[in-house]
Amino acid sequence: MSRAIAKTGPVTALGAMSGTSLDGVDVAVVNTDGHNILGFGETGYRSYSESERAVLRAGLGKWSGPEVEAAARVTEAAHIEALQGIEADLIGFHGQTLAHAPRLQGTLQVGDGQVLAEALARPVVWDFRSDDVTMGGEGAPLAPFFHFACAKYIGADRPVVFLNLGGVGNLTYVDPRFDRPEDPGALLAFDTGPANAPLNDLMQERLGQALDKDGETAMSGEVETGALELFLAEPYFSRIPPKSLDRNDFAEMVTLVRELSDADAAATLTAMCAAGVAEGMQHCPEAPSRVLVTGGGRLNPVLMEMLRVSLDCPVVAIEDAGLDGDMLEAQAFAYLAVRVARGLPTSAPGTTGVRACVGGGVVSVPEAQSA
Ligand SMILES: Nc1ncnc2c1ncn2[C@@H]1O[C@H](COP(=O)(O)OP(=O)(O)OP(=O)(O)O)[C@@H](O)[C@H]1O
Ligand SMILES: CC(=O)N[C@H]1[C@@H]2OC[C@@H](O2)[C@@H](O)[C@@H]1O[C@H](C)C(=O)O
Repeated sequence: MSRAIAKTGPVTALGAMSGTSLDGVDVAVVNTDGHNILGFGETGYRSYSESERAVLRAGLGKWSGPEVEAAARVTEAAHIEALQGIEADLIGFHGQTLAHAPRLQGTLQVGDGQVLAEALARPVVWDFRSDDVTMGGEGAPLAPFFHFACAKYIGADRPVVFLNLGGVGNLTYVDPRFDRPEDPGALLAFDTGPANAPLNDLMQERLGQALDKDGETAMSGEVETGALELFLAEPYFSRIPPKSLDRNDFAEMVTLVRELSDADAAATLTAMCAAGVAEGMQHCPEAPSRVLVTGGGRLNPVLMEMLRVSLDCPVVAIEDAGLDGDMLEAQAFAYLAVRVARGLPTSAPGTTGVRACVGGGVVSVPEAQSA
């Protein structure tokens, strides 16, 4: 059976994302023609074992060498397990980001798409970020073109913000009155600052817990405003977007809360995430009708309340709009895979700062089907 990707009409794409929090691999099916979302399908999750996570952690911040190779092999094996058995015409494989410094060394997502194509006997689209960086872009965030399609799918008729709070935070302002995501003014996107990564690191270091579940530690704490002000003085916040971050760019912020109690430190790191978002929101061309929060941070009631207090518009979990906040990034890379396969752009000057719209990505087909 030929697995060539049809040039027009809807296809079933399967996306896979392994995010900065290193918890596991999310997979999700999207039915799309590369422009409109026609529907969502099966989803799945495959968590990393402690030993796999340690291998990935050892690779963070490195660009080459044995740790990077080991992280790549773990990434490939976990993704093959997560993806096998799910029907789809093609796969969008983001890989695991180990390092991101677009203006210096570039951006590195490990895992070889050709290995996945052979193992899963399906075309695999991967290496989504490199071409954007080569063309002067940040290489991130890339979900914004998918957010544009989501805004149309949910029938938004006024500007809306998609706010992803994973390890790092990123924000997409979508104006759905434009026809296409590449139209100037349709999208503005950037990373807002650290989201859960510093809080996770603090919880691990002090209490041996992976996260501040449901904000329970932060809930009883007081925000230390001096530390918050020092944080907001970071030059990143005065940079005009588009702009992006590496997971560990703000790793030293844990030192700002070193002297504080566990509860106060957790409350202050949570407030830093919310404050980064509030700073970012000032760049929106007009006030959005609402902020749709996706990613694990939407499950933290302390963080959600801080956002509601500091933003001048409704802040809701993305489920309020009928979308799946656990799967949005995996769905994004399914959607983007179809765009890449069809030669459509995946980023624009407003989303990554790239010089002109670019459709990055590499398409790998299984050897047996390439003849
Ligand atoms: N119930 C909860 N209470 C508080 N925080 C939570 C909860 N569930 C998840 N989180 C936070 O969300 C994080 C996971 O978010 P998510 O899966 O969106 O991250 P990611 O996709 O790996 O990151 P990124 O989007 O930066 O690549 C967890 O590490 C934790 O900090
Ligand atoms: C380099 C990289 O992997 N960046 C991720 C990371 O995680 C969140 C934020 O930082 C965002 O810029 C991006 O991921 C999402 C999926 C994106 O590209 O839209």
